[in-house]
Amino acid sequence: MDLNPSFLGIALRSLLAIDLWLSKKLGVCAGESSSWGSVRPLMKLLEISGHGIPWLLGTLYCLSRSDSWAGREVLMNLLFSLLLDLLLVALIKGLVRRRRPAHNQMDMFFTLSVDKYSFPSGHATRAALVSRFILNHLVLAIPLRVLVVLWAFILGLSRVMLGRHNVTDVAFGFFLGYMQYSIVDYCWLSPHNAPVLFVLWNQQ
Ligand SMILES: CC(C)=CCC/C(C)=C/COP(=O)(O)O
Repeated sequence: MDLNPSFLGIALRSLLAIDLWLSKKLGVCAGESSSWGSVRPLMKLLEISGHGIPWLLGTLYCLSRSDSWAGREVLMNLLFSLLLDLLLVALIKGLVRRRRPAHNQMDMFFTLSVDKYSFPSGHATRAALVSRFILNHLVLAIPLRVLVVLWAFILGLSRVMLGRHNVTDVAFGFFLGYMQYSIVDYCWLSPHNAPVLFVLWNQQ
């Protein structure tokens, strides 16, 4: 037993305790009988809106229908972002191995084996990544831009309300997704730096 815990140790343990307490308090849709159990179906709909499968399939579909080079370039980078996100989240979940909150019901739509772990929230990383991507690459009117940010925020909140995650899983997920966009922006794929990808796609 550590009889002389460092200041950092105490701070981390306190943060963890606050995290668990707050996450339990906010998990108001964790079950049908929870205090906000009646809005659980709505939260599960939100869950699907941030799931990897609809985003991957939607991007592939749009890519197959796109008839402009500019559109194809953006969609190719969105596909790359989504795959990078899945990889990084799976890697961190596998390394950290933090269990989902005890009050979570494991009734999620299509999960991978690492999804039994909760840190970081894959929905939160995707929400931050995709919304930053959309805001930077689609010309949208202000109300739609606000809607995109709101969607990301509510999706993150819904993860805690559903009992899927602790608050820190979602907070770190937002941070990671935000940073992932910076990586994607830095490594932006174009017909100049990745001609093979674009030629291959063009031949399909
Ligand atoms: C199978 C594919 C393509 C994606 C898995 C998406 C998923 C289930 C992520 C887990 O999200 P949370 O960590 O927020 O619970």
